[in-house]
Amino acid sequence: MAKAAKPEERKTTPAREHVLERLFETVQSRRGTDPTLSHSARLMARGRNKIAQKFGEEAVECLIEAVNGNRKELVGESADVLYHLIVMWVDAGVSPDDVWTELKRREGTSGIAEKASRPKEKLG
Ligand SMILES: N=c1c2ncn([C@@H]3O[C@H](COP(=O)(O)OP(=O)(O)OP(=O)(O)O)[C@@H](O)[C@H]3O)c2ncn1[C@@H]1O[C@H](COP(=O)(O)O)[C@@H](O)[C@H]1O
Repeated sequence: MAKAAKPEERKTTPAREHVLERLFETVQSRRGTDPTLSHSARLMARGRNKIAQKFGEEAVECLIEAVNGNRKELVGESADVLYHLIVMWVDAGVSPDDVWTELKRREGTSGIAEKASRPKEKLG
């Protein structure tokens, strides 16, 4: 039986080999191109409000599938959400690295501890 690789021996995946990184690059390359040939170009040409609206719609469809326990549909809707999130990042000038950096910064910090450390909101 093959031995599991030690953490330091595991092959790390260069960023561009990640499907989300590739999708980001594809969507970015569609910016300003013919909207009759690219859905991403069409969506970005329709403006930020439309992009945000589509992301919101996809997020709602996604949570409906989750609440209804439809695993297969949840997978499909999740892909739609991620695609529309990436269109939103491209439009807003946010890169996947920006988000990965923020996620890495949070690694190891419990959400409970983080919430408890927030300054208390003043009432009234
Ligand atoms: N992952 C996706 C993806 N997911 C969903 N969609 C499209 O998103 C659209 C959602 O349909 P809707 O009717 O909700 O959207 P709409 O036409 O804006 O609707 P209205 O608001 O006008 O009613 C469909 O056309 C889907 O095909 C996607 N279109 C593209 N991608 C990826 O983006 C890449 C680039 O695509 P293009 O920009 O089209 O070249 C592709 O190779 C894919 O990898």
